[in-house]
Amino acid sequence: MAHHAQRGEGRVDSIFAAATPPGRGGVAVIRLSGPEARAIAGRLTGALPPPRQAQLRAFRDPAGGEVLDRGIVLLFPAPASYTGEDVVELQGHGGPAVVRSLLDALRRAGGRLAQPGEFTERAFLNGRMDLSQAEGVAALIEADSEAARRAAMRSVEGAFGQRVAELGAALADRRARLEAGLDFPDEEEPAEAGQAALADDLDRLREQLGEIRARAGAGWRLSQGQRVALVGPPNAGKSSLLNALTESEAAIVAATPGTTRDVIRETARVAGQALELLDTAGLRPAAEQEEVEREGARRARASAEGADALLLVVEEGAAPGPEAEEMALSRPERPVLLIRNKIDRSGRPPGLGEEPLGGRPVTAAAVSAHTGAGLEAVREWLEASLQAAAGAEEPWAARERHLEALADAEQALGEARRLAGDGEALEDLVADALRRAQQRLGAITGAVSSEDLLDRIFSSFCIGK
Ligand SMILES: Nc1nc2c(c(=O)[nH]1)N(C=O)[C@@H](CNc1ccc(C(=O)N[C@@H](CCC(=O)O)C(=O)O)cc1)CN2
Ligand SMILES: Nc1nc2c(ncn2[C@@H]2O[C@H](COP(=O)(O)OP(=O)(O)OP(=O)(O)O)[C@@H](O)[C@H]2O)c(=O)[nH]1
Ligand SMILES: [Mg+2]
Repeated sequence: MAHHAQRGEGRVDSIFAAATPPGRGGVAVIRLSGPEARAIAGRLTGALPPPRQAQLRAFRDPAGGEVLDRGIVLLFPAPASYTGEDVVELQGHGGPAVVRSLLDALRRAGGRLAQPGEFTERAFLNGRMDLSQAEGVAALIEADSEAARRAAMRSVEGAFGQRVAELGAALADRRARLEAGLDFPDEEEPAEAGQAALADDLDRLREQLGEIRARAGAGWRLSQGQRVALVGPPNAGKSSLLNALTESEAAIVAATPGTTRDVIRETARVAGQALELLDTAGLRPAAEQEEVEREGARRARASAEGADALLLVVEEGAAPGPEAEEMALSRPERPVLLIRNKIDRSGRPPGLGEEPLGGRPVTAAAVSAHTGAGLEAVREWLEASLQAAAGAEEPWAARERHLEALADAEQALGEARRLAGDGEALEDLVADALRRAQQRLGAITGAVSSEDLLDRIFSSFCIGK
């Protein structure tokens, strides 16, 4: 496995890659890491500066001596570096040809181009961070909202991994007591006291696991980005609202009903969070639709189905009509905001209220897409309902594999708890379930890992990270 060529062979090769994105920029950073990093970089720069001191050098072709670029060199000696190995940075001019020539020179000087995530993988293998922190680094790079950045930073700083490790240790502890037979001293005295204590402990551990799951689940949802669909009858002003809320001209607006046929997607920023807003074709009774309109309605339905929240748009005094109403109520737990648009025509003041829709109360907003009146209230509603949907207060950036591991651990603990409540002293089985839960938690921090798992995780990182 190329990705792990350095392991188990007694020889660690030295890797390099551009840490800055491809393209043009002021400065490009190229990193090298490994036992030969100093020697390889030195073939381009001559003598390296003292540790952690930036100095200007000519970057020369190691063969011919041509000056390829002139830039800054930085040395981070092992183990106090990002990877825990010797790290050298070349900070050159940020042009594609410059970067290509430097990478080529480093290859000829004896380095190997790094695989995606290989620097961070080495940081993990050298004990600089646990797996959840390494994955937090990837989440930090992917973060495009304030909320996602915060969740990623919590994971990078180790909050997620630490809580998981603590719970894992508590499980190990509990298992050790069970296996030592401390809870159920065989003879006489009814085992009941020990059994009750075990059940209590398991309840407490499950509660802790529940908290971890909630915060990781919320962080995962945050990374998924939320989708909100604008639905309603033709001509209500859905496209005008999409444009107003996204401050764009993404959707065509016209006085003719049936203007929008395809689904239009545009990013709206609400409370520092990016959400995808979908404008859809107006819905009216199928009997009145022509062919293109029917296809538009089909697409509208398909996108509305997957949306996390709906904005049901109508003209101020009008009813949504049965088609739009049915769509709005198709998933009872999903937030719906009824928008009464075009209040500039009646002079009604903007604001939020409550109205019945299909027999249940929903929040209604009086707005004008034209003047912008009431749109702030719509944004606030979106913020509140999507936050409620995401759940926890302080999410931790997490990936699907973390949620799977937590769900498995929860299942194993649930089983342990059932066994403990059964009234029989099934210590072995309980201990077994605890061990399984512990194993699954260990996969999150990397206390338990395999080459396969590491490959899967780090190959999704960017090159140079
Ligand atoms: N130029 C540059 N900027 C960068 C990075 C980098 O590699 N190069 N990073 C790459 O991701 C991030 C910073 N991450 C780093 C983490 C640890 C160490 C490091 O040398 N740690 C030592 C010393 C700590 C200290 O002096 O306080 C250590 O922890 O022992 C360096 C960078 C973001 N900015
Ligand atoms: N006075 C007033 N007119 C509006 C407002 N919002 C939209 N309109 C007008 O209503 C008409 C329809 O607007 P659109 O945004 O295209 O409506 P739509 O719901 O996307 O329509 P379809 O795509 O046909 O379903 C256009 O003439 C808009 O200028 C508003 O707040 N006030
Ligand atoms: Mg439209």
